[in-house]
Amino acid sequence: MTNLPGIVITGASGRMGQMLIKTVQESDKARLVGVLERPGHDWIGKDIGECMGGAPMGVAVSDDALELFAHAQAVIDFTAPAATVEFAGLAAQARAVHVIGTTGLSEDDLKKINAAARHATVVRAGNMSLGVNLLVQLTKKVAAALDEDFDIEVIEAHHNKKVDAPSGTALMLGEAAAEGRGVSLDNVSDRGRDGITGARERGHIGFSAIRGGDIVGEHDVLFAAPGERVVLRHIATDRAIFARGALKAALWGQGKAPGEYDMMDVLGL
Ligand SMILES: NC(=O)C1=CN([C@@H]2O[C@H](COP(=O)(O)OP(=O)(O)OC[C@H]3O[C@@H](n4cnc5c(N)ncnc54)[C@H](OP(=O)(O)O)[C@@H]3O)[C@@H](O)[C@H]2O)C=CC1
Ligand SMILES: O=C(O)C1=N[C@H](C(=O)O)C[C@H](O)C1
Repeated sequence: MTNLPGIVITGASGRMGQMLIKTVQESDKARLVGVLERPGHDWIGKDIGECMGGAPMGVAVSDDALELFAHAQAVIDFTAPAATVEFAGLAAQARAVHVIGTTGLSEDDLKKINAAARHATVVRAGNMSLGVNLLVQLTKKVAAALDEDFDIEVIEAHHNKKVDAPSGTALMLGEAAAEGRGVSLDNVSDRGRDGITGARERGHIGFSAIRGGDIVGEHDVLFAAPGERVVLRHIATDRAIFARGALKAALWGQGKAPGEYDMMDVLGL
């Protein structure tokens, strides 16, 4: 039992934080060894199970990231860009596998994470579900098979608390479509259309974001041509799919050489 990899969950009070804690606690392949929240958070020092409204889990919420990471084999981190960049440095120092689900990371954030990955194993993906990672592969294939008569649009919908757009998943799908077409997404991306935009440019890849209610996450990749449309769709109805993927990544990362990996590596897709 004690030989099982010890996992720390950051952002313990968050939507994904709580789902991850439940997933690790219920797993027979890993141990929950720590949960982290910001200094000053109401939950610090209290049992995480009780904070989440259930039975005690015997793990108190801490605000000391380095101390927790030093006693863990993996850190699963679904928080916010500033926190994730900080945790990347600390996880590398502690030589713990860092599984990053946080989205909305800037180019500068990605460079810092990449630097940390010189010393530690990092698995990062904008979506950790099996279904979405399969959809990414399908998108690449369909985009390679269809010519520019097919306009590509990525349409996503999420709950009203989401702070970044387009979603990390939408960007993964856009990248896959661009790769399938043999172009760089930076050169063909259409984001935030508003007002007199002019007609759609041939070959461009458009993004639209819907925000409302408690939508867990929905993504369509639309290929629209004169006379026909192809739609690839993924609908998430339960955050458990992301948590299961993240735990799989944390276990897969044990003993891997330092570097940056993604869910394609983990899932062997
Ligand atoms: N890759 C994937 O498969 C998925 C990725 N996500 C991504 O995960 C992230 C979190 O989503 P979600 O759980 O819905 O968001 P929440 O807002 O519910 O949770 C975020 C958590 O991170 C904590 N946090 C934020 N900033 C800091 C900081 N600087 N230091 C310490 N803790 C911090 C928050 O604490 P506080 O409340 O005190 O700010 C909160 O507990 C988002 O980027 C989202 O897009 C979500 C689902 C799946
Ligand atoms: O914030 C969310 O909720 C989600 N974020 C990820 C994203 O940005 O794609 C993954 C999932 O869609 C849920």
